Order: sequence, then C-alpha cells, then structure tokens
Amino acid sequence: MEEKTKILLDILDKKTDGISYNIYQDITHCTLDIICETAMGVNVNAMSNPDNEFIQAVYTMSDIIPWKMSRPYIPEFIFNILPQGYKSRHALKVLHGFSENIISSRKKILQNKSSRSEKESSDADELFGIKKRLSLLDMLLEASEDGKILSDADIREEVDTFVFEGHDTTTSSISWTLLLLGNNPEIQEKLYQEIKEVLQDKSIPSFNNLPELKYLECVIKESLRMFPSVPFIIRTIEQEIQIDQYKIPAGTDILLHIYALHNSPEYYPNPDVFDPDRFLPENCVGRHPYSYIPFSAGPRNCIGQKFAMYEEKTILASIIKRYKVTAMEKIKDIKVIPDIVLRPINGVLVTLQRRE
Ligand code: HEM
Repeated sequence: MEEKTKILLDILDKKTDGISYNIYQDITHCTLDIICETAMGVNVNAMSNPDNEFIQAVYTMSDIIPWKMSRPYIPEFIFNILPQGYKSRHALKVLHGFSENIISSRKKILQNKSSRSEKESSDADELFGIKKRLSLLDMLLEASEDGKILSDADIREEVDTFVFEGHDTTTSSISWTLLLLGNNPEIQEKLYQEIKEVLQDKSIPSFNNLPELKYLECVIKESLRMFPSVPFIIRTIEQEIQIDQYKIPAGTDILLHIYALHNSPEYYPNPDVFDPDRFLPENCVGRHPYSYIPFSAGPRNCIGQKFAMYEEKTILASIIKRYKVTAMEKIKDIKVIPDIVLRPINGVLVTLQRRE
C-alpha cells in the first residue's frame, strides 16, 4: 500500500497548478494496483499504464454489469446480440485469460518451491522477500490440494470477486471523503493536525501508525454513513416475516436501502451535516447496532472491511498531509449515479494546494 501510495503522490504532485481536476480516476488506478497486487500478487501498473488491455476490460465490466442489472427484462439471447453483449464477452475473455495465465504461472512457482528443500526455499524466500508477500491467490492455491478442494475455475472466481469488490468500493469512499473534507475546511484542518502529529516527518503512514489515526477513522465512518459505497443490498427472504402491519412471504426478494437508513433523521439528527464526532466512542453509545451497516451485517458481510479501512487511512492520510484539498462543487449540488457503487456524477472535482 505504501509503495502504491507513493506513486499516487508523485502523480498528484503534477496536479498542483491550482486548476481544478477530477481525482476519481487516479484514485481508481491506485486502488486497482493495490488490490491486484494483494489478490493476485501481480503489478498491473494501472497508475503508470492505464490504457493496458486488462485495465480497460475491468472498466468495461464495471460499466456493463450495472447496465445489465438495471434491465432485468432483457433476455440473455437479446443481450448477446447487443453491443454491450459483444463488449462484455470480449472483456471477460481478456479478464479470464489474464487470471488463468497468472494462476498457471503461480502454480509453477509454488510447485518449484515445494520441490526444493525446506532450508533452500526459506533462504531464497528471505532473499527475494517472497514469504512476506503471499497473495490471496497463493494462499488459495496452497489450500486447493491440487484441485481436490478448489478447482482452478473456483480459484479464479474468488480472485476476480476480490478484484471487483475491492477497488470500486474503496475508490467511492475515498472520493466522497475528499469531497466532504474539501467542503469543510475546519474539519480538514483538525484532521491535518492529527495526521501531522502521528506521521511527524513521514509522507505516508506505516501500518503501525494506522490505529493512532483515530479522528481519521471517525471521518471515514461519517463519510460512509452519508455516502455508503454500496447504497443497497438484496436478499431473498427464507421464512415468512411480519414487519409492523406487513406480512412478507418466504421467497420474496427484498432490497435493503443502506443509503436511506444512514440518512434517516430517526437515527442521525441533521443527517445532511458532516459531523465525524458522531463516531466518537461516547457518541455511539445507545445507537442501534444495525443503524450503521456500510459493510452489511450477518454471515455474508464484507470480508474486506479491515483491509478497506487500512487502505483508506493510508491514502487519505498521505493526501491530506501533503495537500490542502478544496472541492469545486457543493455537496448539496452533487448528483449521484444510481450504480452498484455510489458515485458522484461529475467525478471528484478538486484543487490541490501543496502544504509543505
Ligand atoms: C469501503 C469499502 C467497502 C465497502 C463499503 C464494502 C461493502 C460491502 C458490502 C455492503 C458487502 C455485502 C454485499 C451484499 O451482501 O450483497 C460486501 C461484500 C464483499 N466485499 Fe466489500 N466493501 C468494501 C471493500 C472491500 C474490499 C477492499 C474487499 C476485498 C479486499 C471486499 C471484498 C468483499 C467480498 C469478497 C464480499 C462478498 C462477501 C460474501 O459474499 O461472503 N470489499 N462489501
């Protein structure tokens, strides 16, 4: 994360000319680089080479999936002959080919490793730093027992899920946080003071610094309250339930509106006011545990929530330490795109002013 954040700062340093610019894409490239390295152990170079085929295929699928989901009335055979159908087939071929190549090359590396003596491999691992950087893919391959527990296709699906769930969501959250901070200079200043105190001379926080950034955690939580990256989730009711005067039969698909819940004055007075202090421990006492569910709840909640918090803290602390961020649009004027993740329609228009 630190390595990728450093590249992001180098890119942002070139955008400090006072002209407003849309930071959304640069954040997306950074989170894509981070998740691909974590999930697959490869550097896809989204920040240095955003036009590569894999990155373009990720973008195509990120556009087509919500397009298709919002048109359930289009039968599969019609979708297949539409331009979107053609584009998605091509993008999937690129994505699957990419993951399959990586799976087979990682398999070979793991096989070579296990054929070497234990001592030999641990010495080499120390030397090349392999052991410290096992990716999710390596762990799944090790646990797969040569396809008996997980086939290559199962592994590919898991890795692809992580890549897709693990970059759009954090990008959305980081972006809304920057827009909120850019609209609330006093809160940004208070946050800057905390970051300066914790980081001292460093530009980027280390893993050990992250728990110390307590106000930043409140800022991120409040931003996820107002603009949850995943604005709704869908579940199928297994047993009939009664909610007030409504009886909901088993088998009904229901939509849980996280955005509406988080913006309800019943749980959050003045819900339009950005107030990170709502998440100070003393102010959370007595609040209903299910009134705040940006990562969903129950057995299928978000597996990546801790990772998301580490990543957001690393990137946001580094940006706020180095620049004063000013948003070009007022929060109340920003329109959102009804998508799988909550995105501002015009992106994130900001100016960055170097602090030091
Ligand atoms: C701010 C960032 C994030 C938010 C708001 C978020 C939110 C969510 C939500 C609401 C769900 C439940 C979806 C549903 O039930 O339909 C979910 C599931 C999931 N998330 Fe996240 N997520 C974030 C970051 C991440 C990251 C960084 C990763 C990977 C490292 C990740 C991996 C997953 C996976 C694999 C699932 C599916 C879990 C399952 O079905 O058992 N998420 N996320």
